[in-house]
Amino acid sequence: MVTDQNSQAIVTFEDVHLTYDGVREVLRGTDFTLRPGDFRFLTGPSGAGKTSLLKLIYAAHRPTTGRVEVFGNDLLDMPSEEMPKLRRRIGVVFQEFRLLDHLTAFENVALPMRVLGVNPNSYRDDVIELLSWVGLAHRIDAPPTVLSGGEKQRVALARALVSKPDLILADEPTGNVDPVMGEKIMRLLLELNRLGTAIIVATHDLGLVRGLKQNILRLKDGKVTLHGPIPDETPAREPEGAQ
Ligand SMILES: Nc1ncnc2c1ncn2[C@@H]1O[C@H](COP(=O)(O)OP(=O)(O)OP(=O)(O)O)[C@@H](O)[C@H]1O
Repeated sequence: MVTDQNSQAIVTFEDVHLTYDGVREVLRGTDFTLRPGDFRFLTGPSGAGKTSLLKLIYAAHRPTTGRVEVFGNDLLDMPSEEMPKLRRRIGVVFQEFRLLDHLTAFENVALPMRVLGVNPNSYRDDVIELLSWVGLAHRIDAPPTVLSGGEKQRVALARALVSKPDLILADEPTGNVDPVMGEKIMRLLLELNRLGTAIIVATHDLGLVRGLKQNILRLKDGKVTLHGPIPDETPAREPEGAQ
């Protein structure tokens, strides 16, 4: 295990508990800190609570008890009308993608900029470049309804990146794409991180984690521990339900 020692956190979890429906205890005293420029894989078996933890950071859920601080805001004290402002600083790729079916791929990717009220002329090229980068130049005018799961995932990724957020939360961002595209997506995320964006990538695919030499937040029994990069000889996938 390694320790976090920089100053000024982007995300702080202090003794965070999350229980669904009063019975399903997913987080049981989770503590960790994310600093500017950090890249972390979030690993743990299926059902460990990785998505739940990302949703807490995005303020899509509130903790049952404990402190979640994002960009210096304690989410328990934060009025809900201020949440959108906080969320605009975060790019998210959740498993359900949340694309709008009545918009084209281009319009979905452009949406965060439109919401910010930015002049379309200033981001049109960025949107096209991002969609080209994720291999969707030919699908720019297609609505999500006619896209494959992997294509939707790549639109969601482009949308998460377009506003150059301070923090990116990616939940299994390579889960629906082939290994070549998966590697390309990871290289893009690592490059963004190198330019200063803090990133958390949740995955239970250790094949993705291995070789990329990034620190790991391991979620186990509702608690998080920070670990150094996984050595190359580790098996590619965690066994289902492994602790
Ligand atoms: N909104 C919800 N209401 C009730 N239970 C939930 C809810 N969301 C998740 N859960 C439960 O909480 C547990 C953790 O789910 P979560 O999706 O956070 O795990 P995960 O580690 O991301 O899993 P996976 O790797 O399979 O995506 C699971 O048992 C799940 O069924």
